[in-house]
Amino acid sequence: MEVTEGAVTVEVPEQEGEGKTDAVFFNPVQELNRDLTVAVLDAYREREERAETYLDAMTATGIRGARAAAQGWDVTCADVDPEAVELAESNLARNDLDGRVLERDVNALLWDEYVDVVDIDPFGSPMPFADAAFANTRDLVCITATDTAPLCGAHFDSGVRSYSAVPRNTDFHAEMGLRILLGALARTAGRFDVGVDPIFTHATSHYVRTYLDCTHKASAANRSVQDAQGYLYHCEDCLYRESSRGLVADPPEACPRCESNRISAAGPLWLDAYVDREFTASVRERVTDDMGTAENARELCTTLERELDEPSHYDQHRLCKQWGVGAPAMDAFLDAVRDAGHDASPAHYGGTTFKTTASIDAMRDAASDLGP
Ligand SMILES: C[S@@+](CC[C@H](N)C(=O)[O-])C[C@H]1O[C@@H](n2cnc3c(N)ncnc32)[C@H](O)[C@@H]1O
Repeated sequence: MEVTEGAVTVEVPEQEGEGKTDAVFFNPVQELNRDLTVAVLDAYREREERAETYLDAMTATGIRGARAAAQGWDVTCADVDPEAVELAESNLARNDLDGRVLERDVNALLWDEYVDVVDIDPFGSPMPFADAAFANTRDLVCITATDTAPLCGAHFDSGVRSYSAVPRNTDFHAEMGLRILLGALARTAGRFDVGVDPIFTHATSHYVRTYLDCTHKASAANRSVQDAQGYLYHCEDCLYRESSRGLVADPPEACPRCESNRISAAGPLWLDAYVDREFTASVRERVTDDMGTAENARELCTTLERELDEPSHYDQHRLCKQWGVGAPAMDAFLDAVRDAGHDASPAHYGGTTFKTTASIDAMRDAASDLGP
């Protein structure tokens, strides 16, 4: 079957069902991820003019590499699956695009050659490919993780094993997953004296996607391994949360709000910002009308540009249920929190999620002014 995304039309096999099948993999739901990749690559090249080479390291049908080649990147597509390699070759050719296509394991390939930008888009966790990516990429590492259950603590043992951290299953699970992933990637990069700045990151449906700008300097690595990391503490009874910076956990003995001792600690995880707002605005400007997800992609960028850097988010419906009140309209609720003197913003995880500097009690007071 033929699929058109942006400037390219590619042949993709029929998929037999969800998840991995024998056919070369193609997931139409990842179109938003791919559209944003193209916009990020465009914005990044404007910022870092020296970036020229793009390795689509797990290429499958070759669609991501083809879209990057159509933008003028010097593209290499790689995959371990010979059928994927054949298909990626024919998809580049049918679009009259140049590019190398290699049947290689990404770990072996990256030990052999440096690239400016690498794209790691595996089934599940990206951690088995992270060493090679950070050791051998000059500028930008683009990474997708689809193992959200381990990342957010729902599959605890697997999360601890894969990410060398303690993830906790909280009511801000999407943000937990995103920050556990970023923390683990930054610690991996640090082993190669590489510091990372996440310039664009989003958690969407079943995956987290991040773009890490690399600085090959021990001082930058120290900053992203130590200063940017810490722990999140969460009261399992009243939803109170707080964080501490640094690699040594410092949890409160009991919840300062309700005195429960059911405080869970998660980390080490990334506590700094996970988007660069100026860069995100330039990504939004590079979303083009020929992209199938243009409207959603622009909306996501706008939300990310406005989202507070608080390390956890709330779900308004969950809070209102806890308070035994009906949920007011989200805009009115956030305005009431702001009118009470606090910062508040929607969060990109879903229509009922938001971030704020207000305490739970301050939010409760603000919401009570809106009526029952
Ligand atoms: C999720 S798919 C990639 C989807 C593709 N990037 C897209 O946007 O449609 C993962 C691909 O990684 C390939 N793969 C798995 N392990 C690999 C490895 N070690 N090196 C290179 N490719 C690998 C698989 O054969 C599969 O084609």
